Amino acid sequence: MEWKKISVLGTGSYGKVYYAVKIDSFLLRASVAAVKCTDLWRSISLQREAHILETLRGSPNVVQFFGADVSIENNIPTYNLFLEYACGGSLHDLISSKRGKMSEVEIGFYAYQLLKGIQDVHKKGWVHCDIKPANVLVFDTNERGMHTLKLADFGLSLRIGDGMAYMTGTPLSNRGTLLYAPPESLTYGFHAKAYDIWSLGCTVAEMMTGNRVWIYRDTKDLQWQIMNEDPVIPSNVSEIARDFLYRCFINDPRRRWTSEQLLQLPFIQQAMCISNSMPKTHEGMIAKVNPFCCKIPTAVREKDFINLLFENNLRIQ
Ligand SMILES: Nc1ncnc2c1ncn2[C@@H]1O[C@H](COP(=O)(O)OP(=O)(O)OP(=O)(O)O)[C@@H](O)[C@H]1O
Repeated sequence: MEWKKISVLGTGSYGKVYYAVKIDSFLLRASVAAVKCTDLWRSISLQREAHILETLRGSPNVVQFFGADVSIENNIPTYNLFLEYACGGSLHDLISSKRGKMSEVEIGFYAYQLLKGIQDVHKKGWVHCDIKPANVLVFDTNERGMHTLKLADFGLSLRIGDGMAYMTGTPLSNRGTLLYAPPESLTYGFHAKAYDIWSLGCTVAEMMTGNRVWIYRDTKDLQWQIMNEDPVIPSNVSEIARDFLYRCFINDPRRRWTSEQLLQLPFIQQAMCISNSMPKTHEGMIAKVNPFCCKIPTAVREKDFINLLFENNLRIQ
C-alpha cells in the first residue's frame, strides 16, 4: 500500500508539491494527501519543516503533518513530506476569486482562525516568519458556508529567541516575503512573535480590499516605505475593522498587540457571534462529509478507483 503521486499542485523554491492518493483495497478505504518533495541531498529545509509541523500536530488551524519518508524516483533518493490536502487552494486564490468583496463577518471569522493558528505556533515556541495569503491553505466550508483556514509553509520559521538581534546586536536580513515584513525586520533584523502579527495585519487588509497594503516601484522603494511610512488602512471598512488593523500595525514590536489581545477585539468577537448565529446551509452540510477518507462500495482495481475519484470530483457520497 503506497502513496501514488497523481498530479502537481505547485512548485516551491525547494521542490514540488504533488496531489497523492493511497488505496487500501483490503479495508476498502482511500486517503488523499499533498506531498512536498525534494532531492534528499537538499532536503534540510523540508526536514526542518517536518520537525516544526510535528510539534504542531493537533492544532486545528495549522496544516496537519502525516509523516515523511524517502523514496527512489528516477534513481534519485527523494524526501517526501506528507500533509493533509487542502481542497480549496490558498487564501490568495480565495481573495482573487472574491475581488475584495468578502464580508467583514467572513474576514473576522478567517482572522480568528489565523490568530488561533498563530497562537498555537507561538505557544510551541516558533515564529512563522512568512504569513501571507499564499501560505494559508483553504479547506472545506462549515455548515454556514465558511471555510476552515490553516497556516502552512513553515520553511522560514524560527525558534522564538533565534535571530533576536535587538539583544545580540547582530542584525539578520529580512526572512519572509518583504511585502508582509514588519519595519523592525529591516532595521534590526528582529524576528519575534510580533513579526507574525504585522504579517497577519497585511493579510487581513488584503482580504478587505483585494489588494496588497503597499504600492511600490521597486524593492528599494518598498523597503523605504515599510521603514518610514504607515500602511494604508482601508477607509471603506467599519471602525472596529480599522481598529484591528491599527493594533497589528503598531510600529514598535514591543507595543504591537499579541494574538491573545487581538482575539478579544470587537472585530473578532462580533464576527464570531454573527457567524455562529447564521442559518446553516444545505451546501455546508454536504461539505461536512470527510473527503480525506472514504469507503469503496465494492472491491475495485486501483486504477479504476483513482478514475472514480476524479470523475466524482472527490466528493464522497
Ligand atoms: N497541503 C496542501 N494542499 C494543497 N495544496 C498545497 C498544499 N501545500 C502546498 N500546496 C500548494 O502547492 C504550491 C507550492 O506550495 P509551497 O507552500 O510548498 O511553496 P510556495 O509557498 O509556493 O513556495 P516557497 O516555499 O518557495 O515560498 C502552492 O500553490 C500551494 O498552494
